[in-house]
Amino acid sequence: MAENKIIVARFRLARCEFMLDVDLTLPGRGVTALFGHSGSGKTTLLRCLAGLEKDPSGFLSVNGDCWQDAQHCLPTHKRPLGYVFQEANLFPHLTVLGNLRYGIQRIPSAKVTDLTSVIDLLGIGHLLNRKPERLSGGERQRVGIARALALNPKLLLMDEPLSALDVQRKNEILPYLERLHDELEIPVIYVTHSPDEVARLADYLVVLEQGTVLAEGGLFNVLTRLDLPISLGEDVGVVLSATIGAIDDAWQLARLDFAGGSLWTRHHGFGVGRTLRVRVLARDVSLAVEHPSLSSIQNILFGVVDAIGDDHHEGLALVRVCVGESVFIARLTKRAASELNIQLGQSLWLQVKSVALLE
Ligand SMILES: Nc1ncnc2c1ncn2[C@@H]1O[C@H](COP(=O)(O)OP(=O)(O)OP(=O)(O)O)[C@@H](O)[C@H]1O
Repeated sequence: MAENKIIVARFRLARCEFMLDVDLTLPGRGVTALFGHSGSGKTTLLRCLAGLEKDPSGFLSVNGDCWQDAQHCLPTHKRPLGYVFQEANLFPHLTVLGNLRYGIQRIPSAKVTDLTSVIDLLGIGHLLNRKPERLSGGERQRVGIARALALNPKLLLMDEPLSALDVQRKNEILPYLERLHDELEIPVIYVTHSPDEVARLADYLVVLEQGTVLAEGGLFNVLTRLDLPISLGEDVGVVLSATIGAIDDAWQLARLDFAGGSLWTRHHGFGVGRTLRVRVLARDVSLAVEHPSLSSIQNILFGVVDAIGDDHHEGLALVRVCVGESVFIARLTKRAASELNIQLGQSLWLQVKSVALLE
């Protein structure tokens, strides 16, 4: 990571039966997801970053600015951060615009960002004169995010911003979060329980367990570790970066080219050249020692086994396979792994049943 464009966070915070003990160096731009079971300490860590939890021995610097060390600790209201909660908590008596302006009026104008760009980014221009009671849950959350960004923060903290929304509202708001991911220059720390949100939004992933860091690293690397899938359960899988390489109009299929191969999927209307994230779940990948020439599954890739691990279910195994520079994980029964005599270094064929495009 470039010098200074990082967040360094060290906290040791003891509570009755819980201890947060983390020493993290996170990217200074992009989305870092804090992921872990309930009670693993995600919100506590976010509150430490915001200065809402006091750890006198803590240390925090954000892109070269020291917010906390042994000598001083910036109080929360002096930290240039935005905090987005599960519910937006807008002022009910103010319009959307009034809510956006409320925080701004309280800080020197020099620090305020251009409201128009924030309104555009979150797509709320048509809602400015409405009161919160006339907004859907997803719209309220978009206004809450815009309000946090209006203060031109140097760090955006988001604590499960989608968890109070139903699936339809989540799907409505996710494209806006993806835009934040692409367009914001500041780092975002994003707490979530959802593997789907991690796959869509995160660049960097921190997995917490009982207050400590179980794993951290770039999304693509952490997701392919076979010693962690317990945290992901049914959602074990990989995320690849792919480009639409061709469209087969006759069959309405699109070819996704990734480092090491390509996969065909249904055509979703994206043009050739568009780069997307692609998620392939381990349960959708099967293995064969010979080329399965007669199969309804048309995505067949050649790869080499580079790790074998246990799944959270005792009867299942996870096999990591390198396909060129990319990595896939297959989930199969231990009996199948034994009958196929799967070994490290073995060459074999992968059949990929399903691919999810994450945009
Ligand atoms: N004010 C408090 N006093 C004492 N213990 C607390 C307090 N707040 C939280 N805890 C404990 O600290 C631990 C971590 O809680 P935290 O809310 O950070 O977890 P989390 O990973 O965010 O959980 P969730 O996903 O359920 O929101 C839990 O064991 C919780 O019971």
